[in-house]
Amino acid sequence: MTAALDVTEVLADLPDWRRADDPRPAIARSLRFADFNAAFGFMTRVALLADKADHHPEWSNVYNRVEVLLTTHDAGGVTEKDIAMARFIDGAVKGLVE
Ligand SMILES: C[C@H](O)[C@H](O)[C@H]1CNC2=NC(N)=NC(=O)C2=N1
Repeated sequence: MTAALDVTEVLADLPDWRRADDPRPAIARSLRFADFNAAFGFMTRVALLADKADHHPEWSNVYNRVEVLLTTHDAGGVTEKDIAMARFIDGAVKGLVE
């Protein structure tokens, strides 16, 4: 069981992320892409990683916008798995989002 981390410390290294507006310890990022195609292409890339990592985001998509929330259900908080996925997302969207 991976240990839950201190969200404040996690966010110190993830400047594009914020504490999620959620009763659980979680981090969030709002993404706006050029269009739906770009947004869904991003979601497809993350989905493939999520399935491979067995670690899945909680997210929503409206046209060119994607809201992402990361937390580890098994740990009841934010873990290294969430940090790794956040870093993957940051890399995947570089140059693609406003
Ligand atoms: C059995 C358990 O649901 C699986 O090991 C995975 C699936 N994807 C998951 N995703 C997230 N965010 N947290 C989990 O604890 C998690 N567990």
